[in-house]
Amino acid sequence: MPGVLNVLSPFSSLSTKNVPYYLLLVGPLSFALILAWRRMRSIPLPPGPRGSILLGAKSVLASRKNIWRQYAQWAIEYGPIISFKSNRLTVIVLNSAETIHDLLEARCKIYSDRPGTPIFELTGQSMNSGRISSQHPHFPIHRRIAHEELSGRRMHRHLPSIEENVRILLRNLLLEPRKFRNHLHVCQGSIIMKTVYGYTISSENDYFVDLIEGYHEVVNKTEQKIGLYWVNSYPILKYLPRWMPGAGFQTVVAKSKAKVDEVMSLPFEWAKSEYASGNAYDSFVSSQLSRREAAAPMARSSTEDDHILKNVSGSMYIAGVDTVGSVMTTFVLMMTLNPQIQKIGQEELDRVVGRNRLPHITDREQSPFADAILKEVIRFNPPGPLALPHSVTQDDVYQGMFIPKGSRVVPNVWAVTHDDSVYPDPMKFDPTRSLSSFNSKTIPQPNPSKFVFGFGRRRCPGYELAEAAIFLQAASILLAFNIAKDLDAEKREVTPVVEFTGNFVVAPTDFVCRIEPRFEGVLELLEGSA
Ligand code: HEM
Repeated sequence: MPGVLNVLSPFSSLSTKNVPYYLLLVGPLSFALILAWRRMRSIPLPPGPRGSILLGAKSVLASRKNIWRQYAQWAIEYGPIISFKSNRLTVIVLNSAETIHDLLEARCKIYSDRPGTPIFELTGQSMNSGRISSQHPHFPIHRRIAHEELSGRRMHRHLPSIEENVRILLRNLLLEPRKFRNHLHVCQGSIIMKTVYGYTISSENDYFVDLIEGYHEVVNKTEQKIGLYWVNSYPILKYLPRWMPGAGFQTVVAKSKAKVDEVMSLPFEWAKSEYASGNAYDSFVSSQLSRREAAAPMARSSTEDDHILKNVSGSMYIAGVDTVGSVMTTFVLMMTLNPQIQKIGQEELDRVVGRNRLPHITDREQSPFADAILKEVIRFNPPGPLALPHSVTQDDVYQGMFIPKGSRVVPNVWAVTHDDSVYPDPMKFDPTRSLSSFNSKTIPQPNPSKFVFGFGRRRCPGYELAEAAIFLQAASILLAFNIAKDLDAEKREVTPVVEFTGNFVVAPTDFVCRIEPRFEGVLELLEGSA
């Protein structure tokens, strides 16, 4: 019989004597694991509206407009942490500073992934810094590079070029004030292109700007339609050939992919050739190339190194232009609607800066009111009201609620910056919130930057650059211009409506205002600061 058994099974000749002792543990261990897993699965999900089909449709509908308000509304009914199903995915929405801190910061080790979205993989966008999985070996390298280039003293080397772009912005506002929105957008693009590639934008019809704006449009369109692509819920569909009915997304994919490849490569190759020529601006890319050369002088640049640097640098325009643009447009809207607040800010800058130069970053500390206006702008309209979704890499339990691995975890930043227990009367634009000196009886309310730039290992790496660029632009505009309501044909004031639009990044809907120089000699001031 032993012989027969040997033929039937390779393990049959093993007696328990020969089995390594740890193999004996496999059975009980798997059993214990299964029990633990089943126990975890029996823990309830966070409360929330139920019914995946209903909600799937509901969330798509709601996502068209102000879904963050809808989530905040549900939080009143269900509590600060809510869950629902959307297209087979569990969505967990965190509506309070506490839940966001407890999960995205205190447990950032497991809450720093991004939800895998097949449409982004197919269009070549999944290796962007904002989308790359926290499990990917390139992720820590992305974070390190961005940190090296955009924070602390290293960021300060870009201040002169930001100031130069601010001066151009003010000149444009002086010449064509009605096109203020366009000027603000061009200014953000110029700042990023210089910082990242060392490239100076020469005109509105600049080749690289057109290229990147085209890409920008592609990304925005994909994001807007994300819930409508079935391939995101059923990844198997990615194998459908283009000619099959229902494979319309494949055409979008092919076009987008070509655009993404182009936009990642061309400015990067330009920056590399500038570096090779020996007279490149100390940009994000050239600085990294030089570090690489210093670390291994004889090494030829590897394709992988280039791939990483290309993806990190290519992520910055998408991440940094609309966000800062949104803050600046909201600033103009708020100044149009709040002349008294504007006046206090202007008088402070007259005292601190005077009228013979434009503000520098060192003036920020001496200008608490101007700084408080900007804090209130980002609290009032956080450019990313839902930041970017995180994803959790293992099953978790929080306050007796089950959070399944792979859930999409959405921090509702808008709900936090409009929580009336933290920011009383949240719909009021009131810069004195952050100033104890203005109301000695109250403790200053928390700095909204803590929430607006994201959380844990995914916190925005560009926030120092963003805050510097915002201060320099806003303080210079306050110093040089008056912003006021426009007048209609009968000379009556036109009050803009406070409304915001957008998907991931929101900005005020179109509005008009008057932007006029505050004193004679503004043009000379701009020339003088050149
Ligand atoms: C007011 C301006 C800005 C705001 C409000 C903002 C906000 C954010 C937020 C909420 C996130 C997601 C954080 C998270 O998932 O927890 C983010 C990510 C990111 N931001 Fe910003 N940002 C701004 C400007 C910038 C600028 C100027 C740059 C670059 C120069 C930049 C680069 C990035 C990058 C690369 C990421 C992805 C980080 C990652 O996923 O690891 N941002 N930002």
